[in-house]
Amino acid sequence: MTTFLLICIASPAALVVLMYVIDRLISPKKFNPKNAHILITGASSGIGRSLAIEAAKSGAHLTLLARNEARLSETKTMCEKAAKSDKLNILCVLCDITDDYDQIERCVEDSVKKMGNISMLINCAGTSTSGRFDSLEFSYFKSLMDINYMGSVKVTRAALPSIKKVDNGRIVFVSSVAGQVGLFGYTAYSGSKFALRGLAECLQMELNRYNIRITIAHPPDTETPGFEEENKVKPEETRLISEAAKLFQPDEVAKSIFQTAIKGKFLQSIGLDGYFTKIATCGFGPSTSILESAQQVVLLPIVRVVSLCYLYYFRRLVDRIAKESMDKKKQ
Ligand SMILES: NC(=O)C1=CN([C@@H]2O[C@H](COP(=O)(O)OP(=O)(O)OC[C@H]3O[C@@H](n4cnc5c(N)ncnc54)[C@H](OP(=O)(O)O)[C@@H]3O)[C@@H](O)[C@H]2O)C=CC1
Ligand SMILES: CCCCCCCCCCCCCCCC(=O)[C@@H](N)CO
Repeated sequence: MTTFLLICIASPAALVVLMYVIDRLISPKKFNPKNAHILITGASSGIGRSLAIEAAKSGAHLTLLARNEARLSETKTMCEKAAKSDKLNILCVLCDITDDYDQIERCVEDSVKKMGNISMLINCAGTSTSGRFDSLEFSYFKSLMDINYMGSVKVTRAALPSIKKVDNGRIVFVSSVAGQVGLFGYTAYSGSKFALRGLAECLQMELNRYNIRITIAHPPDTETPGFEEENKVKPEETRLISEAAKLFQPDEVAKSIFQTAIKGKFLQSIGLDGYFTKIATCGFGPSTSILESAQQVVLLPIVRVVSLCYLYYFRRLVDRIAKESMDKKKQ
């Protein structure tokens, strides 16, 4: 009886230890940020700015790309203060990622000429708007796609020849929780963020042979200037649904994204909700760790039950607001 109990306890534990050891052996080689050249788009504000500071702390040389010159040089000063050495090179590039491809290619080539090959590209520039589908103008759907999706496509295409030349390169796409889960009010935004996930999955399959690892980041609501802007027009339903998850600070989100990219993991998440959402939406994406895949296999059914509870709660919430506004109209 005791032997049986012992086997019952010891064998799963042994399995986990074995998986952990195999994981360590086969997981992607860590990225060494020290003296690497990292290009960050959207570095003039919010999460992109925090990512730049995080990268500067780790000793990387930086290209900071955005449109606003004053805010970009503010980030540059912050990076210089955060860096441990004064030998870091930081280049600010003024570029609108919705411009023609030739223009963007020139910006990226200029950065490579001055700073050397790009070892890590972080596509963080982006924007968001929410609203009911039938009240959003078509121009929003187009502009979110142009900035969030096409912008990342163009910068990545321009940087790829350079990234292919380094060993163990990285490309990061900043999507959103709204790029994993479709929520009330985000028809235009989610379209552009889900699109990044598709791009990332395809691109990883193409770039494996160059030893380039892709990370797709799915941050939740984060307190940034962009978030403040978004809140000005947010429907009540969207606001209440979003409150089901915690509001994060850009620094903690940036740390998590940067560490995930260093490890070469495909999926990034933050917080317990983020972890559940990551498992619930792992789909057909590449596996970067046996341990992580094992968690998906074991937890998927349980997490689906949790997600159904959330969906039920969100549906009740939307119905309640619809009823309240009907009642108001009647009065
Ligand atoms: N904050 C949040 O709650 C969440 C944000 N995200 C995503 O994270 C990313 C950063 O968001 P956040 O920090 O909140 O946003 P901010 O609005 O604070 O910053 C956006 C950055 O993108 C740059 N940018 C915007 N449009 C362009 C353009 N056409 N060309 C070049 N650069 C551009 C801006 O620079 P400039 O204006 O100088 O050009 C700025 O640096 C976005 O992709 C967003 O969708 C994801 C989940 C949650
Ligand atoms: C098992 C499943 C658990 C599910 C939990 C789901 C919680 C939903 C919270 C939604 C948060 C909305 C994020 C959008 C952030 C964003 O991209 C904008 N703020 C951009 O500015």
